[in-house]
Amino acid sequence: MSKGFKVILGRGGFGSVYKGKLRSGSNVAIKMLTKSKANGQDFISEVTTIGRIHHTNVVPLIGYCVEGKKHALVYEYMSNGSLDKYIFSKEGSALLSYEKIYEISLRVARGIAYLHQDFGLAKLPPVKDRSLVLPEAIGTLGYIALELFYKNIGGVSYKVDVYSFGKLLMKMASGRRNSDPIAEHSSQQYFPSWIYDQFKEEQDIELENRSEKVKILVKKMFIVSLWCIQLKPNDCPSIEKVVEMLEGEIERLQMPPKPIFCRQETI
Ligand SMILES: Nc1ncnc2c1ncn2[C@@H]1O[C@H](COP(=O)(O)OP(=O)(O)OP(=O)(O)O)[C@@H](O)[C@H]1O
Repeated sequence: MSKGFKVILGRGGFGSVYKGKLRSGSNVAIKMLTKSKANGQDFISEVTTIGRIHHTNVVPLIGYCVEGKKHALVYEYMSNGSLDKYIFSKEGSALLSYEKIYEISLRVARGIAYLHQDFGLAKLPPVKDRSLVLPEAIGTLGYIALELFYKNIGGVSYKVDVYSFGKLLMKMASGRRNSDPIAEHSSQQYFPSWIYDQFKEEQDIELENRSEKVKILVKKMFIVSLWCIQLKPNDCPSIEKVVEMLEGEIERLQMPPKPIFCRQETI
């Protein structure tokens, strides 16, 4: 099925993902789980739950394999690959329009909302992420690995998903690094604070030659992302609220509290 695991599609926090082919001829993505602590039976019951997930914005699980301690998940193959190559400017890559990026962000939020509402599923970070060493805790845009703040991840795992979505949303709104002036600021020490100040001072972010509609979409994505990365659980919205804010009118969006900048040494 995996053709000897020759084609690697990528590596994630839970293991490597390989391209495979079913006897029917359809391509699949096989995620080989490393460090899977679950025994065969627990794994099968978890997979049975995941297998019931059907949502247009969630990659369908087709099946699983258990062989001794080896556990693998088989997903429908997504031929377009990862989102990053469409939103971050790389030489020769075709970038998506801001309208499309906004639409994708909304679909991602709807997918997470479905998982939270209908399945009570929130994503636990892979074990290695929960014991990150400090320098790795601050990403390129200066975000904090929220998991570090919450030892008992179970109680706040929904917020962790919203926080992660906020980071993604901010990257999506600012990701066209080589082509937009706002992107120059993404290398600043704490980009969320900078972008917050732009809006608070009612300065329009520089998006030259963009339509009013696009400017509004980008502003909306930034403000919603600033809500999502609020560290106080009470300030951080539910994912349903995030969907509502993304879909709603910009005039109805309030500014969140200024995101706290946590310097590396103070974590
Ligand atoms: N269904 C799929 N179809 C095509 N490529 C896939 C598929 N699933 C994963 N990949 C590729 O494998 C990479 C790793 O995926 P994986 O889901 O393991 O990790 P992730 O999305 O980076 O996050 P995490 O491990 O935190 O869930 C992806 O970035 C993508 O390039």
